[in-house]
Amino acid sequence: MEIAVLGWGVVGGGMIKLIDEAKTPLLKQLHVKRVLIHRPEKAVDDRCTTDINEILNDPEISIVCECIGGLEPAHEYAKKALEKGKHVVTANKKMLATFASELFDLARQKDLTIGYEACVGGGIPWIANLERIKRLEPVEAFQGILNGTSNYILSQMEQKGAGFAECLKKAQELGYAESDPSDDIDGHDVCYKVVLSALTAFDQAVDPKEVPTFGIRHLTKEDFAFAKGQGRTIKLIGQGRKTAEGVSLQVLPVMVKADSLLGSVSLNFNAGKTWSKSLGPAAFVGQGAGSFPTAHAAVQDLLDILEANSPVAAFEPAENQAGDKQTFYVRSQKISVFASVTQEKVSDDAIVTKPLTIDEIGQLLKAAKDEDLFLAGIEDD
Ligand SMILES: NC(=O)C1=CN([C@@H]2O[C@H](COP(=O)(O)OP(=O)(O)OC[C@H]3O[C@@H](n4cnc5c(N)ncnc54)[C@H](OP(=O)(O)O)[C@@H]3O)[C@@H](O)[C@H]2O)C=CC1
Ligand SMILES: N[C@@H](CC=O)C(=O)O
Repeated sequence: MEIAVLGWGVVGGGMIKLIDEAKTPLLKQLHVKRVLIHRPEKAVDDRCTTDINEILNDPEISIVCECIGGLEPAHEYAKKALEKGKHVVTANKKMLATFASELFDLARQKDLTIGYEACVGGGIPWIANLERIKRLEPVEAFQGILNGTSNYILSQMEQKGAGFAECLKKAQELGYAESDPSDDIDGHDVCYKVVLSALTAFDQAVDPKEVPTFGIRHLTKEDFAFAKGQGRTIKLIGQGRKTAEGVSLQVLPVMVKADSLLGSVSLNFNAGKTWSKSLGPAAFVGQGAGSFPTAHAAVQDLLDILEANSPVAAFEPAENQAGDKQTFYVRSQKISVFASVTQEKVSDDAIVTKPLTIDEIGQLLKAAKDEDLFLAGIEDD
């Protein structure tokens, strides 16, 4: 399947690398035919073009991946791609949240897909999981840390006592921040993500301008000191809830318990929680920003489109391979059976073994014939 990538930046570049490297048979079926750039001097190879029409008018290109960012011309290109019968995959939550109704209506009319997993939560399969829950029962609510840049700033300020400006600069260097980082620190980026999450979870399209949105721009070390005194830390949280009347969305810094799931998410990581009746609370954690995590999510969207048009993959028979050697804790009334592999004696009936394969320890367990034996692997430090 031939695809085009618009923008060879942090996310577009990550996608191109993952697809060019093609580490799985499925991925080998994707090919980046064209890459749209806007500065000719930045052409990396002969796939690069500065002319969007070369992409839009190419009947071989089935999917356009929009990784330019911003509202225009990203919106114009996504719309034209759909009009030309091409699926669209995008990482651009600002554009998609702003033009959601128009673009999804167009995609529906044309029986095309808009893949937007990369728009929310970076590499976390967040949209996919909202969809999976929703096909079984209503999603009642969601809540999460959905911006890598602000979480990076907050966790570095708290853990290292670093200053706001230096943390933001570092997040920009690491490729986490938006081209205008105000969107990250003023909460707008989370707002777009909350709108797209609500659209997925609740089938309701809220105008981003309607969502109460507060950011972390004015946060100081004193605020952290207060939170710490309460056993809390500060996280920028986006949330959505289905109500009797419709939906309720908001973006706000929250003082969460320091030892809670959200309280312990640091650096560029994001975490999203969902609530639904039979599943109850569920949580999804992973890198929320950065080239390869985000590219991973966008390429997953491409593969979903590809697989929808492919036969189910055949399985190859395979034998299970012994894993790496590891040390084991063994407690047994027949502990003498383990004498030759003992690294440390714990008690009269318990030892820690030397590094062994799982098959080697399995042989000894058989030899011991002790039904009450307890075995545990010991995780490396
Ligand atoms: N970075 C991240 O971790 C994540 C980013 N996103 C989203 O992905 C999108 C892209 O972000 P990111 O990759 O970080 O941004 P970058 O700035 O790294 O990449 C954008 C690229 O698009 C190019 N570009 C800009 N305008 C045009 C145009 N008119 N025609 C062709 N190329 C153009 C830029 O070129 P030049 O540099 O020469 O101007 C740049 O190479 C954004 O919507 C962002 O919100 C989503 C999740 C995570
Ligand atoms: N700027 C965003 C990029 C990913 O969506 C962030 O920091 O989360």
